[in-house]
Amino acid sequence: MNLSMPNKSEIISEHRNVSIADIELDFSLSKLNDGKVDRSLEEFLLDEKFITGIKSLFGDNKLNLSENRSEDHIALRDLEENYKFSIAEEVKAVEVKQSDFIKQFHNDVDSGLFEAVIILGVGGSTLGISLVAQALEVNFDTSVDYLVVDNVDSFFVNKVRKDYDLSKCLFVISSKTFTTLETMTMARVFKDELITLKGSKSTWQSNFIAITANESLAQDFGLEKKRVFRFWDSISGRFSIWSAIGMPLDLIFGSETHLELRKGAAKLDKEVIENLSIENSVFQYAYRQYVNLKVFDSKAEAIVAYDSSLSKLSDYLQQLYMESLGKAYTSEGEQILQYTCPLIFGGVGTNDQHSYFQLLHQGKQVIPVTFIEVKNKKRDKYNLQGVLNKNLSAQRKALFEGRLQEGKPLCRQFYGGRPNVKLSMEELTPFTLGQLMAFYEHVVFALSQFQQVNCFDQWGVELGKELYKENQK
Ligand SMILES: O=P(O)(O)OC[C@H]1O[C@H](O)[C@H](O)[C@@H](O)[C@@H]1O
Repeated sequence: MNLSMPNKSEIISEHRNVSIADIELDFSLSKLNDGKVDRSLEEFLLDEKFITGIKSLFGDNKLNLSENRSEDHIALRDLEENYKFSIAEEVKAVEVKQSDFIKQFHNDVDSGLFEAVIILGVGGSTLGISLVAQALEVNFDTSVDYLVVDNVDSFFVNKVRKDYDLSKCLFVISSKTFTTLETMTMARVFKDELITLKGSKSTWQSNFIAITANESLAQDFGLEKKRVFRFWDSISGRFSIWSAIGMPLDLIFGSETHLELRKGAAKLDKEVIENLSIENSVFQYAYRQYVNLKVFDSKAEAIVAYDSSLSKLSDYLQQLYMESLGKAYTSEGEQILQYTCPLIFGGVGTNDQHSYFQLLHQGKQVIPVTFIEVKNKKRDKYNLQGVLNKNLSAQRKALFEGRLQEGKPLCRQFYGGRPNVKLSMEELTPFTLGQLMAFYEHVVFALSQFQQVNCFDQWGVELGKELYKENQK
């Protein structure tokens, strides 16, 4: 039996620890350029096209060529007004309108008029809310209960009926287009439920608001202008948590908590744009994923958080990566022959160690892993995070170093050579969570710029919607 470790020669592991804002990265067990990759990170950074692409995100731009739109999500968290966006004044006006509503809502909660926020939406209009709300709900104060309804399913109707007094629910229709089948079907269902309950067609409105880029359709639905909150066409769904789509966070946690999230993202933005060099950790992380794709042919990447607060992170990242990068053509219309995006999956450690990790350790395919560690000493009376993080370290070592055992059968041989990265944060707070979300947004954008892919359209998803409509005729 040959006990040599097959992939080891390909690995150049750099013992490097880098950081950006409050995020630390340990790349010591990851693979890097072994000479076969088309371009080095240094070469990308010397390329005017790449640098211009990154800079253009921080101001008015025409990044979304296929839809002839700019992409302005950075403007929504530009709290210090560092960049120049033409929508900046409109953003401020919308925030004032939101803030008036939020204050009134909290008064209504205090006086017992409302007990829950029910968010109706799907994809980018709810994945961010689900991630943040789940991440913060245990350790941060909430003023009301919440439920995310993200499918056409009687399960949700029955759940709302079972858990809440319908007349004390605020239904938030979160939909950029206000045409999404799932969202609009459920909005109509709950509107009907309220009309039946209240016995009057006019009173249902006080239980609804809408967040949309299509204000006229929201008014056609029956909502007054003052109950419709705007976001812009130039904000793509998967980057929209920073727009009014994030407003349910103000309703659930209060505006201070939500503001911290935005401040965290803004801090990350600043550090990205002020360091357009090889030392930039976002580019380093993205470049490793680029190398995984181009050289090591990795079809998938796992992102596993060793903190149950982050149990929705992989769902969120799945859309962010795969809807943004799952395209085999450049924004200029040229074909790309290699993979442009790994299949992103993951969940929570240690749970996942008892599930698909077997394949990560001994499967034929090599799947790079990012381990997310939250040190979390403050709120951890029994040092449970310590147990989680020791597991995390053991898994990293097992994947990378493996273990060869003379005289034992093949099933007991672990060849190692499986690359992984550790991303750590001291504490999970709204501020660091905002950083984490912005970190991954910038990683995905950098990957799009390495490959000249339009990060902001999703024509494949649109086709499904068109075919549904054709079948309806
Ligand atoms: O906000 P909506 O218009 O309802 O869209 C919700 C989601 O629907 C689509 O399927 C898109 O692919 C997503 O990017 C979007 O976030």
